[in-house]
Amino acid sequence: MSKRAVLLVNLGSPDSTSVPDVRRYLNEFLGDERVIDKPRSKLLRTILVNGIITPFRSPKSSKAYQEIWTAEGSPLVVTSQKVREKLANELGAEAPVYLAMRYGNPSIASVLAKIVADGVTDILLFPQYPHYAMSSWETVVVKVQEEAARLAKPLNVETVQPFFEDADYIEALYQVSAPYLSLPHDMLLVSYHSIPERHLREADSSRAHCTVMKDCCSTCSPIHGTCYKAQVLKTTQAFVKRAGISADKHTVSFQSRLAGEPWLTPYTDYELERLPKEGKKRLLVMTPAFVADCLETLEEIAGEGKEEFLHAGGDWFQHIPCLNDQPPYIDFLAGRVRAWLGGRKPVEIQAGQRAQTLAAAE
Ligand SMILES: C=CC1=C(C)c2cc3[nH]c(cc4nc(cc5[nH]c(cc1n2)c(C)c5CCC(=O)O)C(CCC(=O)O)=C4C)c(C)c3C=C
Ligand SMILES: [Fe+2]
Ligand SMILES: [Fe+2]
Repeated sequence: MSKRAVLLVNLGSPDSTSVPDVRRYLNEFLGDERVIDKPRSKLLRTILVNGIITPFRSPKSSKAYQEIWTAEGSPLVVTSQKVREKLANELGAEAPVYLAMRYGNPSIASVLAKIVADGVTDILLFPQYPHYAMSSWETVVVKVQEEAARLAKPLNVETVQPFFEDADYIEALYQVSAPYLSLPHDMLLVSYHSIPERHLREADSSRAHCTVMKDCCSTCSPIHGTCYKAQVLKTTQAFVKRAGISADKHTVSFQSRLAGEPWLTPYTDYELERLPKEGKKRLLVMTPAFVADCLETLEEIAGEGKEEFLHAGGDWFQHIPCLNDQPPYIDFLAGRVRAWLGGRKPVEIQAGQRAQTLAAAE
């Protein structure tokens, strides 16, 4: 007898804002070879991450987490738990819903163990990322496959694809944003998490398209199945079309970069300085790469970003909250799950295909 269930996976947060907990979390997160992938040697990467990056970063990150932490815990984790509960209520007896985090707790291994102990034979893995990036969507998919292979009992895993231009997702974004879009503003800044530019080229199995061809992201190419930049631009286009926002009223930028190499541009902090100088004094900011509000949206955008913008001469700044546990997002998730329960196969990108292609090329 088969028994089906849903597994939501998001990024995860430290267990607390203490420096040791933040450091443990950052060691796990940045120790992931799909997040910090250079140098190639695992030993050198461990020295770089555990010996240099996290000792310096943890105290700063701990302070940032203190700014957003609530009595219930990390906003990302707490909101994800609420999403799980609401989706489970919506689905009722149709399918149980589980939640795991790629880093920190509850870990993917512990939740998969519970899933099989509950007699589940088939899961729909729903990475909580609208866009493909090897450092977000792919690492979740690979980790679940690795941990599922270690289980004593077989578990069949099917995976929801990045949903960056799914009409229901765009509609959910629109429904949640609409009350803010009606506020008087000069510009909508659509800010996405940045990634190293190099990751675009590494995800391009042709090695001849991403950042190599002129206007690569605006051409139609199968490579865009694994192109983060092309996908975020498609989300933006679909959203502004749905919301009726003209080209001169919105702009895209990329936030949260590490030093050392070029990341996707334009950088959000530069845009926050530039816009008031060009007379865009009233600014709305939305962050569709994140389905739940988290450190990146609450501290970096709604906190620091607002201060930067006002300091640069802006008059008014409003961050549009993420989808969080709002009904339109729960409806979107439920719709995708019901399609699967009804027999539709989520077409799978071969996770790990990029890594295998690279290994073969070496
Ligand atoms: C939305 C998708 C995300 C991608 C792609 C992504 C890539 C990426 N991130 C880092 C480094 C850090 N990210 C941090 C926080 C963070 N990142 C995402 C999402 C993506 N990251 C989220 C949702 C969060 C917030 C987590 C939370 O607990 O609220 C952090 C930690 C905070 C800090 O110290 O600044 C780091 C570090 C890299 C290097 C990367 C791609 C290579
Ligand atoms: Fe990140
Ligand atoms: Fe591209």
